[in-house]
Amino acid sequence: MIDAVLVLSFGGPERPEDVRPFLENVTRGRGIPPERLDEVVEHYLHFGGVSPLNALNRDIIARLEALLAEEGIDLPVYFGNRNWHPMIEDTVARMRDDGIRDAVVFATSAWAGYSGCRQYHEDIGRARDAVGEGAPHLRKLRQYYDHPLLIGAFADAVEAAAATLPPATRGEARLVFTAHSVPVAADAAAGPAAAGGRLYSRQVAEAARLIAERAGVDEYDLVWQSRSGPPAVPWLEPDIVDHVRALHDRGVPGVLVCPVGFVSDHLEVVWDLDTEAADAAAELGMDFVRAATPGTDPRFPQLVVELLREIRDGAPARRLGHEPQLGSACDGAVCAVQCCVPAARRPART
Ligand SMILES: CC1=C(CCC(=O)O)c2cc3nc(cc4[nH]c(cc5[nH]c(cc1n2)c(C)c5CCC(=O)O)c(CCC(=O)O)c4C)C(CCC(=O)O)=C3C
Ligand SMILES: [Fe+2]
Repeated sequence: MIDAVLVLSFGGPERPEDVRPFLENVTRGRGIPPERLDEVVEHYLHFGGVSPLNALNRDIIARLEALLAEEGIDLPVYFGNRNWHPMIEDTVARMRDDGIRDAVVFATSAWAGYSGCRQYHEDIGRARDAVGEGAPHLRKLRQYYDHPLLIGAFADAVEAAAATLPPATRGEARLVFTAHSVPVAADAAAGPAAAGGRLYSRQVAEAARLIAERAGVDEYDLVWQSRSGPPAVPWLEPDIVDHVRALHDRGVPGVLVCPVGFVSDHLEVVWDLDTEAADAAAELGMDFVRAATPGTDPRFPQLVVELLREIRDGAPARRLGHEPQLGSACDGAVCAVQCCVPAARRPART
């Protein structure tokens, strides 16, 4: 019997002195060059050392609690993160102390892939190990990249943003979807080996197509953002800022960016898009607007409740796309054999 919901997210610092330790948690053992970290520290300090992410997640949780109450579903909602407080280990200990036995876990990433899916299973397993005796069972809810409630929220946000472009050039502005870049090798390993790989970028591409379709836009691009890692390691490209310049070279007068890869306006959205990409567009004299992320839309807590009902009541899984979609497993188990294997653990090729 399901007795709680755990909202599991990435975590972000909420004061300047927490920025470094947070970034050390994020990048431990991930081979991110120190120069890149110094740069990212500056991005956070630009916003007073406060990531918007935790507050946005608390807001999602408040609206989820209200919706559960409205629907007569009597379940407490907990909040835990991978990289910053409240840390998942502490939250799961508290759940055990509260007598929770069997919770579902909603992760704030819609996607397949190591960062967006498998690493959340690892977080769950690590937290249960840390708590030990009496740790609740934790079942992660599935990937939801093509759920009609998510696609609908994004599509309406695209239409709302388009309406703010100057009427004279609105029709010529380019719709550009962007998601977090990952190493090409990580994308190649995303999904179960049997599904043919690249499941992260395939799901992102499918979501972009579904959103464009619903927003009535025929032509669009899909690009990537926020790459880290050493320059010699290939990551998914092109980058959003380079792409804005390329569009300008082709005579495109404006750009409408939809951050399809993100649930909330966290630091990558407010820095890499609203600051860097917007500044690049302004310098080139291009119009720039950004569609809202779906986390603040009333459909977002509804989505969580629907995913919960799939597990609790056997409700049908609503989806619009066709790519393989996994993500649900218990107590830190992987979704499938060889699913989203992290680069460091793949056997070296000879
Ligand atoms: C696919 C993906 C998502 C989307 C899915 C999901 O939402 O889970 C995502 C989300 C996020 N990424 C975030 C922050 C960071 N990501 C980093 C580094 C990395 N991200 C990666 C991928 C992703 N990241 C990867 C492959 C790395 C390289 C290191 C590694 O292999 O793990 C770094 C290190 C510094 C840097 O180099 O940027 C930071 C600070 C925040 C919080 C922002 C805030 O505080 O508001 C959020 C929501
Ligand atoms: Fe990231």
